[in-house]
Amino acid sequence: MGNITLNVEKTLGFITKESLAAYEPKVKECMETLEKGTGLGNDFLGWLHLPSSITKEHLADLKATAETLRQNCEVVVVAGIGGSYLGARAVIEAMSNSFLWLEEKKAGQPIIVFAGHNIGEDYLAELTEFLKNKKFGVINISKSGTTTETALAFRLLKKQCEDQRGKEMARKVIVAVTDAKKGAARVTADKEGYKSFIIPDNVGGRFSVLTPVGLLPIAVAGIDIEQLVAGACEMEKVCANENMMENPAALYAATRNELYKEGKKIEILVNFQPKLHYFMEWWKQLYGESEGKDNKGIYPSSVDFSTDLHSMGQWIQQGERTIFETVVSVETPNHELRVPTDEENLDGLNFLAGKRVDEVNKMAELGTQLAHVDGGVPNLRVSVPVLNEYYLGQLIYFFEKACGISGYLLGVNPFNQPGVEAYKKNMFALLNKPGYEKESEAIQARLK
Ligand SMILES: O=P(O)(O)OC[C@H]1O[C@](O)(CO)[C@@H](O)[C@@H]1O
Repeated sequence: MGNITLNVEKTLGFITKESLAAYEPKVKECMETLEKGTGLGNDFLGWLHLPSSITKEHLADLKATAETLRQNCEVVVVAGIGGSYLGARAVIEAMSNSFLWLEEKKAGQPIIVFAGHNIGEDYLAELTEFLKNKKFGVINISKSGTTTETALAFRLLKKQCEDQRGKEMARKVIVAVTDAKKGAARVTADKEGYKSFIIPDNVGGRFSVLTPVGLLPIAVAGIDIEQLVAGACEMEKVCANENMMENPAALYAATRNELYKEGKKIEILVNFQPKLHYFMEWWKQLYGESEGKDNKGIYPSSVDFSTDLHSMGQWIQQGERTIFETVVSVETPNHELRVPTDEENLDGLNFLAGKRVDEVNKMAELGTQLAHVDGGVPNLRVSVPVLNEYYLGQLIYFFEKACGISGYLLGVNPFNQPGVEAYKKNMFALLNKPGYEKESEAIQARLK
């Protein structure tokens, strides 16, 4: 079985081979800093050797809990936000049939829906309505256990689940994934006697997809978590290579930092498979929270092609030349579908008759790469042999390791996120949260 690969050749008209090669010692130093735990944020390095430390027993425990939820629920609501949400959604959407959720639910295969990642009253009201008379369960995920969005959704879901299914069944179908000791989610789980899983202290939210944060919901969706972890384990080995040119994480980190130095301030992660939409959302949090600080950092954005070629394509081709693209390209689709012949050929598409749809997609991909590079957009390409659990595991670890190296190359602490507290402080002050009296007064004075 091959691995995912990285190709940076189409950046070389914009940066030089020599400037890239010059990163080798710096990258080595960053990798050593990660390994030795001597850099900024070193209390959050639990993700670094996480894949290889996951035991069979742990996976069996997760699978047994997932099975309880699968057997007792038509719907499972996964409540969480940011790193406590995006990884699970990324893998579940990438691995699920795009239309399965529209079908009648079969026993043992619950629909997964998400909550706790917004404060939309309509969203929550519609969810409440949808869950009426349904056998549903909840996975309440929060590392801090105090995130407002998630706590608010969980308060609603807990009550509805208990009202509809009774306290005893609710206890069986509500699971908590949270801190070992602190936070409201832990207190509730212990008091109510919910099955719970621990998020290790030294794994930050955005690096937590391979902890129960991601693995439990993914297992509930019927996706093979063993293969996901196996793929990540393989990448853990590949990305330990000290030779930068043979280490995709190191090469990616170096290339994007050199492009940034040359004025490419925005990275666009691109897919040609709509199922990867949420994978890109996961990646945005990973890089956005890790690098966007100290008035520095590449702005991570994403597009779904060819869909967005008909909207953002214009900007990318001819807008300000401060962007570069990283394409996640899936080599072979999981299905085969050929373009049919049509005798009348009214749409003029008979030149495609007999070809696989993916051949058309691949030519769109190649045509786009050539056009964008011609238009001044450097292009990196991550090739994924097939969209399956194993390669998703590889992709996850590859991007995580690259993020750690890249953050250190940039000179920031890639493992904190102090900036996200600002809105929370204002929101609590505006809502008169106890303990925020002074801030409330100050903010009200500003609004007069
Ligand atoms: O798991 P928690 O503590 O609810 O946090 C969710 C998310 O919120 C943040 O802390 C930002 O507010 C993210 O870093 C994190 O992934």
